[in-house]
Amino acid sequence: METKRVVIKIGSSSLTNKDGTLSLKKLQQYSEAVSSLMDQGIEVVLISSGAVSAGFRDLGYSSRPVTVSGKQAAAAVGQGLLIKAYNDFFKKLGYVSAQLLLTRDVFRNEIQFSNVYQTIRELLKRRVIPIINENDSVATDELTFGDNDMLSALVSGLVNADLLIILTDIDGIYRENPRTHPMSAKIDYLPHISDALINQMSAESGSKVGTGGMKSKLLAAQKATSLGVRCFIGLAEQQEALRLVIKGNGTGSYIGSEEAVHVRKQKQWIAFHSQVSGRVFIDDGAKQAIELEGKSLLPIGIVALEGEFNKDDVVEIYYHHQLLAKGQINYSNGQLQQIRGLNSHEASKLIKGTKAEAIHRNKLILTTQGV
Ligand SMILES: Nc1ncnc2c1ncn2[C@@H]1O[C@H](COP(=O)(O)OP(=O)(O)O)[C@@H](O)[C@H]1O
Ligand SMILES: N[C@@H](CCC(=O)OP(=O)(O)O)C(=O)O
Repeated sequence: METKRVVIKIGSSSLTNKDGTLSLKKLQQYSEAVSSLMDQGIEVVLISSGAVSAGFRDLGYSSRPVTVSGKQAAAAVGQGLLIKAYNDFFKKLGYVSAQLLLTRDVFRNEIQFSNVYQTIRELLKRRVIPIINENDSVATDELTFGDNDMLSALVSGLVNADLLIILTDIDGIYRENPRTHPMSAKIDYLPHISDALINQMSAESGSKVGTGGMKSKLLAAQKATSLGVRCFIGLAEQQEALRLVIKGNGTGSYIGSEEAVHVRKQKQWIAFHSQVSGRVFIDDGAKQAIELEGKSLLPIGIVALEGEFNKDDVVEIYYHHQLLAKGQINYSNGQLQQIRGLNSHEASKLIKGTKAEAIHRNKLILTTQGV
């Protein structure tokens, strides 16, 4: 399969000098490597860390701050410097770049989620390079993506990328952290990432500047592959190295298969970002219809409801105690209470002008699809 659109995440560890400050030389190398992909006609979305590294010195810290407020203030100083450096390098290379700063709540809001998609699509259409970072200065613990690894996975799903490239300071995934276990074996390819593997991974960073270590990269790769996006984790500073990554010969580890199917944008939002407002419990026939036949959920198959919800809210679909799916509902709980167990004809007599389905199949995602 031809690789036409990639999301590239560059971690702090790949962009910094030994003293933790931003390395303009490294930033220039990555900008050149990205430009060479653009020259080949490949669309690139960049997820770049580095705001804290770029800002802490000007803020008056001698080393990278460790407090949340210190990092947030450093990011506020550094993000402008980071994006200016990228803009300048890309301009010299003949490209325009753009900045998007995102927080977790942007993804939770269906309209904002969609707006992010529209903006990136328009930028890519115009051959502009979107450069995305978390909006660190306003993010709170509840709102953060955890780190930019997860942000890059969610963006790769949103834009239906052919490949998510997570660039870091190590040449791939090892069974154990090679900094502490030098004899550890490298994993070249993983068809998928199991929870067991994630649990045994270290969250330790190799440097003082990185966040999350290999664990957060594997969590991100697991999310990306569940959204139908293949992943690469490893090294690629130079142009040629990045080209090799695209060809499948990069210095690192590959995850997922080319046959993976992208998940539709609306289903991604329902599955991974929406807030659940209630539960519907369904009977055997409805279970069979949604699970095995890929059908919509009709009111006739609903046996009970829980919670208060409105039309277009997201609810969980249960069969007894088993969570089967999530979906965006066409009725409020009050309306659904009146028509549950009824066929479409009977239901339409009670509630005029509404849809036959309680949840349309295009707005329903099964747990087996990674909810
Ligand atoms: N099993 C592992 N395989 C490879 N690297 C690991 C592993 N466990 C922990 N690490 C550490 O993860 C580091 C990369 O993560 P991190 O420092 O957060 O980078 P980044 O800034 O690119 O996000 C490596 O330098 C390495 O020390
Ligand atoms: N958003 C922060 C970096 C957060 C982060 O995830 O860092 P890293 O693990 O190095 O990719 C910054 O720009 O400094």
